Amino acid sequence: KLNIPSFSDVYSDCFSIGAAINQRTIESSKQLLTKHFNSITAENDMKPENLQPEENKFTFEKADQFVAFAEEHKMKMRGHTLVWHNQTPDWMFTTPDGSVAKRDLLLDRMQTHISTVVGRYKGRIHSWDVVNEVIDDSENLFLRKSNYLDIVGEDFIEKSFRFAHEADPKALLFYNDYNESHPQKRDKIYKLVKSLLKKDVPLHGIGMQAHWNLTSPTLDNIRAAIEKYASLGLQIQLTELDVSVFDTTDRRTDLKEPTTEMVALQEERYEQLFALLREYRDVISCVTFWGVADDYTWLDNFPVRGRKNWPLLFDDNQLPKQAFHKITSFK
Ligand SMILES: Oc1ccccc1CN[C@@H]1C=C[C@@H](O)[C@H](O)[C@H]1O
Repeated sequence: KLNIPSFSDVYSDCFSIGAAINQRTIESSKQLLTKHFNSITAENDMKPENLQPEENKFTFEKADQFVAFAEEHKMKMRGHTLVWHNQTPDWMFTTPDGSVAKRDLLLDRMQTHISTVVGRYKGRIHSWDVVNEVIDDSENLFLRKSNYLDIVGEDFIEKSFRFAHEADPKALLFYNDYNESHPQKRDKIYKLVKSLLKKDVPLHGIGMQAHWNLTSPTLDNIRAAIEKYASLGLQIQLTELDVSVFDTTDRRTDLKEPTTEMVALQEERYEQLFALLREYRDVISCVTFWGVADDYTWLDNFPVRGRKNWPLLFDDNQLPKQAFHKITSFK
C-alpha cells in the first residue's frame, strides 16, 4: 500500500489546505479531514438562512460543532458567509407588515446579524467571507442587482466589512467571488476592492472561489488574476476549489464514471494548477476545496441536478487519485 503523505504537511511551507464540510462529511470523511486538511469551511451551515432563519432566532448548534471540531483538530476555520444575495431569508428585506424594508432597517439587521455571528466566534474563526458575489457576470453591469443594493445602496458592501471588523478586529476579512479569473470580472473585482481600500475599509484578502474545470480558466488567466489581486497588497485564498470534469456548457448526463480521458486531463490540470499556486505561495495563504472526496460534491446538483461529477482529489471511495500523488510529490 502506497505510503500516503499528509497533504497539508507536504504544503506546510506553501499555504494551508482546506475543505468545505457538512453534517454528513464531517463524519464520513473524518479520517481524510484530520489527516490531510488544516482548515475547514461550513459548506452551507453558516450562511444567513441557516444561522438566523427568523429575525432574532439564531441557530448556532451546527456552527458550534464545526468550530469545536476545527479547534479539536488544530485546524483554522473560515466563516462563510455574512452578506450574500443567495441563501438569505426573505424576512431580512421585509418589514413586519410585509412591505419592502427601507435602508435603515436593513442596515440595522445587517449589523445585528454580523455582530452577533462574528462576535460569537471572536478569536475562533480565522477568516470571514464577509461579502460574497456582488460583482455582476454581465459585461455592462458593475454590481449585481440585489435586495442589498436596491435597499441600502452601494455602501452596503463597506458597511458589512466595518460591522465585521468591529465585532472581531483580529479576523481576516475577505471579499469572495466566482469566475474571478475571467479578465472582465477580474478587473471589476479589482476596481471594487481598490475603491474599498481607498476608503480604509478593513479588508484583508480576496477569495477566489476557483470553481474551475478541465480547460477553463486558462493558466494565463489564473496567473493574471493572482498578479492583479496581489498588486493590491492583499492576501489571496482559493476558497472553493473544484475541477469539474464537464465544462460550463456541457449538460451530458450519460456518464456513470469519468472517462479515462477526463481522468488523465484532470490529473494534468491539477498538476499544472498546483505548480502555479506554489509559484505564488508568498501571496496565497490557503487553498480550500469545495468538498473532501467525490462521494459528495455540490457539483452533483449544479449546474445539472442529479448529474454525478468527480471534481476532487479523493475519489468516491475516498482514495487518493493519481492527481493527489502528482501534486504531493513535487519535492
Ligand atoms: O459557481 C457558481 C455559479 C453560479 C452561482 C454561484 C456559483 C458559486 N457559488 C458558490 C457555490 C456553492 C455554494 O455552496 C457557495 O456558498 C457559493 O459561494
